[in-house]
Amino acid sequence: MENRKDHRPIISNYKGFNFISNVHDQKHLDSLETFEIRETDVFVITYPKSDTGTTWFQYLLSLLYYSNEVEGEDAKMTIEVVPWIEVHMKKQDYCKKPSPRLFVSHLPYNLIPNGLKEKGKVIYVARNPKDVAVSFYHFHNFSNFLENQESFGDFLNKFLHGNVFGSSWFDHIKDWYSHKHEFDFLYITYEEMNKDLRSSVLKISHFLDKKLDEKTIDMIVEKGSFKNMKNNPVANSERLSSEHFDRSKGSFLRKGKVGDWKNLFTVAHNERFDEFYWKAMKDVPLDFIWDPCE
Ligand SMILES: Nc1ncnc2c1ncn2[C@@H]1O[C@H](COP(=O)(O)OS(=O)(=O)O)[C@@H](OP(=O)(O)O)[C@H]1O
Repeated sequence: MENRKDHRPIISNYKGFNFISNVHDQKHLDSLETFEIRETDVFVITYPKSDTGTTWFQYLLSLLYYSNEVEGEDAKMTIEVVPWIEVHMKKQDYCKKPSPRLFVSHLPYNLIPNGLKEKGKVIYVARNPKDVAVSFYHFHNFSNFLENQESFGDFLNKFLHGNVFGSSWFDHIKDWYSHKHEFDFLYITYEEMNKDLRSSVLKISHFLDKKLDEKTIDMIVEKGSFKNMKNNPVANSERLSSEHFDRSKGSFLRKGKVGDWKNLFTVAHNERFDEFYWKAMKDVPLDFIWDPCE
């Protein structure tokens, strides 16, 4: 990953999807269509900032499969254990990675390796898009490889129209959800994980055919809490090179709340959002929790 001072455009479109020029490399993206999938591969797919997706699931999957590697003095960062498939990490050859291989990804349905329809498992993590927009807005100002955003209103317009990294939240979820039957697929939301992490860990481990004893479940739930992850350098991504982030402006684990959008949305933002949302999602059988009291 290079710093954005190299003057390339920040966003570049590849086959209809917006990537980050300094982070995603076209040759690597080209190789993904035919990337060979194994039976034991697990892919966690999210739109950016839906997290779990990423930061949360990277840690949960690390604990589920490779807890020794993320503990102790030589602990690896979770990004090394559960990398983004679409990011070419220089020291890693994903083809040679031992099984089971775990990946996170923001890729849209049409760019995912073809072989995943035959083998492997997919977990799609969704989050209510008002909280996604707010988290994403803060992330733009925190990271040095995305454009700073002055006004939330302007950012919201870009988000609604898909003029951001990750393109349209609406297209991402609709495409994945409408093709879910093509995969061994689990759909889970940020909100349900936030409300009841224990039940979510059980749901995830059941889907992954992992039998866990009570002690292990307790350990994962305890370590995977927002508070513990925020203070854990292995899980909070703070070891990632500081030139890529302005630590005075935020962190990966920012608030970790459901309903934070209410602190930033004006009534006008909310009306604009709702109108857009209901048009785009009218035929989609998905509900979101927008408020922690729901
Ligand atoms: N353990 C835990 N509990 C609750 N919330 C958590 C947790 N881990 C990550 N998060 C929240 O997830 C948001 C970041 O999303 P991503 O990791 O997908 O971001 S990214 O796309 O990979 O940059 C970001 O949301 P916001 O706090 O709303 O910005 C993180 O705080």
